[in-house]
Amino acid sequence: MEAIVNDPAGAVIGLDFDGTLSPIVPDPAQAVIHPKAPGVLAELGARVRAVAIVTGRPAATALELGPGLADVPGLVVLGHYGFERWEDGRISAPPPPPGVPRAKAELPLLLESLGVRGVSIEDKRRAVAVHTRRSPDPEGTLEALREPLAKLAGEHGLVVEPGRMVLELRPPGMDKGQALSLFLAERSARSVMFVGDDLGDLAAFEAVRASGLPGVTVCSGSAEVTALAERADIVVDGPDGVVALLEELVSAIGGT
Ligand SMILES: O=P(O)(O)OC[C@H]1O[C@H](O[C@H]2O[C@H](CO)[C@@H](O)[C@H](O)[C@H]2O)[C@H](O)[C@@H](O)[C@@H]1O
Repeated sequence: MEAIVNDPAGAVIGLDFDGTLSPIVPDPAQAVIHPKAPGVLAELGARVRAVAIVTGRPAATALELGPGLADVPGLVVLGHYGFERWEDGRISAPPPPPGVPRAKAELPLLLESLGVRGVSIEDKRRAVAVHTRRSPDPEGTLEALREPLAKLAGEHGLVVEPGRMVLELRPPGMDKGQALSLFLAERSARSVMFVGDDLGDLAAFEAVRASGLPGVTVCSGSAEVTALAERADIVVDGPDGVVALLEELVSAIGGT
């Protein structure tokens, strides 16, 4: 943290979206960014080398659920675990993987055959996510789905990304760690902070360590995921705690 405060012009600040900037809610479509997050990120964006949101969401969805984010100076959104990039109002991405619509088409029958209830499907075009948070037994249902979804993913050239009451079928070849490493190199970062809450953020934590830069990893803590807190330098209390930490950082850096 000291390196960031002493030399903010060289700092890259990476943040996850759901569970970090946006509180977890039962319905993914109803998620909304913490009301103070766009403001504090704008303050930060004006002071550091770059602010990047690295998320499993499509970049456009993160921006829709985060009104005000598009005004954060220099913001880059690396969506779909880094496959997609939003910057200056433009999105760039490789063509959507053909395995995703095929797997999605098979999902309803598979879920019916397994007899699982209260499960919802989120079509993200470049990936398809199966959510169990609103099922009568979210954890049990998640466990019951692990193997069949891994098989389905394999049949269509996809991998399963596990998350908070969600299993996502997505293309292989990119993760938040690779996305962050590439971004750090691109921006010639001299220090780095990454803030996350979920298993998919572990790769970004590893990228912080592997970068060899002065770096700090921050966990947006929850009772649901403990693996991240165990590996973080700092643990804060969910998105409220993340916003408070970012406010402290802005104030420690001082005026622009
Ligand atoms: O990388 P992230 O920004 O953390 O995105 C990961 C997944 O987040 C979303 O699901 C999670 O948040 C939902 C809304 O709070 C919650 O209902 C769900 O249980 C969580 O898993 C999103 O829906 C997924 O597409 C993202 O991949």
